[in-house]
Amino acid sequence: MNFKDYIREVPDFPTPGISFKDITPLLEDAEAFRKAGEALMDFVKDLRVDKVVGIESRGFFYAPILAEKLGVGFVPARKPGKLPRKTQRQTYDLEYGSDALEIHAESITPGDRVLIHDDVLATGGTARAICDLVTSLGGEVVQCNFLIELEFLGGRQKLGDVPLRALVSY
Ligand SMILES: O=P(O)(O)OC[C@H]1O[C@H](OP(=O)(O)OP(=O)(O)O)[C@H](O)[C@@H]1O
Ligand SMILES: Nc1ncnc2[nH]cnc12
Repeated sequence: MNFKDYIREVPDFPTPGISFKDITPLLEDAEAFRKAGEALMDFVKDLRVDKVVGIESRGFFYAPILAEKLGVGFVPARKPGKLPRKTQRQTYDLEYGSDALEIHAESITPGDRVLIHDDVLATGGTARAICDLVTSLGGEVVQCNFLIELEFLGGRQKLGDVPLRALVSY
């Protein structure tokens, strides 16, 4: 299946000059939705993983599915002020702005082998921030896993040695 057939490119969203990759057609098509999940799972099936961290909000579509299939827990990384207990926070820059993410500090046990999932790797600021959060809590990032990599933005370089897999690239 060519997953790009299910990703709509929307010019000038959310700001002028950005070509937004809209994955909702893929989510809306039952077969494409399932096959993309299976393909993401192929990237991780031979890894030993203790937790899957998914990034709000578009990382929440597949991260819990991967966690369920791997038989491990799902940890949400959320925008600031949403998680009620003690959190660890990291700010970062985006292709269109800046933001911050938090995870519950207790969600990662030192030594945990952590899979990170998000829909898009763009500049890599978000993924770098989550890698730093996980490692600051004693976890080890075993893979950063994406539906889409925007290669021309060079996000991969920001992740250093962390193994990175993406289903489609632009
Ligand atoms: O590699 P980067 O330049 O950091 O960009 C990638 C991030 O940008 C988008 O999230 P956004 O902040 O738009 O939030 P959303 O998932 O809630 O729509 C996307 O879902 C990634 O999380
Ligand atoms: N161009 C883009 N399309 C969709 N999500 C994004 N997140 C950051 N850049 C993006």
